[in-house]
Amino acid sequence: MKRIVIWGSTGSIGQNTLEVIRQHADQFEVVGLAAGGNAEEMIRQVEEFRPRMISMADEEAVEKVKGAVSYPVEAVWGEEGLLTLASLDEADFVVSAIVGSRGLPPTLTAIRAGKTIGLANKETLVMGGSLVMEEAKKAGVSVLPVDSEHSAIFQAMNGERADRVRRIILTASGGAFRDWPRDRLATATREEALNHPNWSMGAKVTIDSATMMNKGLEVIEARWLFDLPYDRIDVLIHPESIVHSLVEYEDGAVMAELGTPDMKVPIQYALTYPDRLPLATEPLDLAAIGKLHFREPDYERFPCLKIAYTCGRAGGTMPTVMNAANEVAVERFLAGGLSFPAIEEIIEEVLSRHTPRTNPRLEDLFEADRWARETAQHCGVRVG
Ligand SMILES: NC(=O)C1=CN([C@@H]2O[C@H](COP(=O)(O)OP(=O)(O)OC[C@H]3O[C@@H](n4cnc5c(N)ncnc54)[C@H](OP(=O)(O)O)[C@@H]3O)[C@@H](O)[C@H]2O)C=CC1
Ligand SMILES: CC(=O)[C@@H](O)[C@H](O)COP(=O)(O)O
Ligand SMILES: [Mn+2]
Repeated sequence: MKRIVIWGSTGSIGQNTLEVIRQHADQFEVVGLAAGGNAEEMIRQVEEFRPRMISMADEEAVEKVKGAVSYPVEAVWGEEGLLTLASLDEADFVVSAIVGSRGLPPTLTAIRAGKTIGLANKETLVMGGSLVMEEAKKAGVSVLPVDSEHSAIFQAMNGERADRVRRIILTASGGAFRDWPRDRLATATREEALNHPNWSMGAKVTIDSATMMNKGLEVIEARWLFDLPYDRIDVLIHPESIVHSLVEYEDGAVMAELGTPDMKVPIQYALTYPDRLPLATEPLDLAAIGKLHFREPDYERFPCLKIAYTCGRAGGTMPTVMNAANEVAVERFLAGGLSFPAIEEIIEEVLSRHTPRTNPRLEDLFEADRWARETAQHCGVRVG
């Protein structure tokens, strides 16, 4: 029996994780759950999965859950609460499915406490990939990918020697605006940007997909998960999201993982690795699909992807600052205060004002993150 903690249990990845666990109640036990403010959903989850401990973003939300459930669940809150849950004695495995750079501190705590990490929260590796992988190596802990592309690469590399990989190719749907001309993007609304062609996901990652910053974050995530240089990490537009990513070996052989878009597959693979279990999913019918399409990304229409490669290659505090500026810009766009192209303008503006640090310590990353957030909040740009 694997004992699981989920951070972000009320969100898209969190709920998919609980569905996987529901299908394999004999294999997995939920011992801890964390969420932000959605007390109603947390109450339902606590009643069904009966974790020993929960954490919510604030005291009010946690009191609401405590007051409504039928047993005395241990309840903590805030950043401290997440850290407590990260080192829960009973837990073997943590699924990190919260959004944004707040995922970094509890991930480091969980690694130091010896928990296996199932990582959906890509911002953790963008902000602190070097330190996270170093800590994981030191603690002898596995950081297993949940992100669909990275899971595909992980599956395609299983059993193969990593030094035989010529390059990896991350596929990208292209997002909501993949066929829009650049000058039309200024008219893009929040609702249009949230209309992902293939995946149903939380708001932040869906907007990241529309700017293609999501693929940029994933390039940096892949650099750390697979320890590959950026010139061996490529991106390919694949509008159907059926081929989830590919690995090209030095003899020219290309391995890929395919399937209908369903996050339960990579989530379950992380939970069961190195084993597999059955899963109720829609089978892939390639004959019915008939054709799959691929093309090069357009770095002029979607500059965020190019920005991410540049920041990734620069290293130091640059990816941290890029990520924080992006988080704030996306929040501002979702709140209705910005045009869609203003997201990339804010990121560029914040990066241009940053004095980068090389070999940053954890405190330097937190300081860079704090500075970038503050700066991005106050960047003056075109209003939507
Ligand atoms: N959705 C997907 O298919 C994919 C997502 N990812 C990545 O996974 C991560 C999660 O994405 P997704 O599930 O879509 O996001 P959602 O927005 O759907 O869910 C976010 C979760 O984080 C919780 N949360 C928010 N604030 C806090 C806080 N302060 N403390 C604890 N929990 C908090 C939310 O709780 P509440 O709702 O209660 O406020 C919610 O449970 C992101 O990094 C994303 O990039 C990667 C690949 C695919
Ligand atoms: C499902 C998943 O892994 C998302 O990160 C997905 O990759 C988003 O789609 P894009 O390919 O449009 O970024
Ligand atoms: Mn992905």
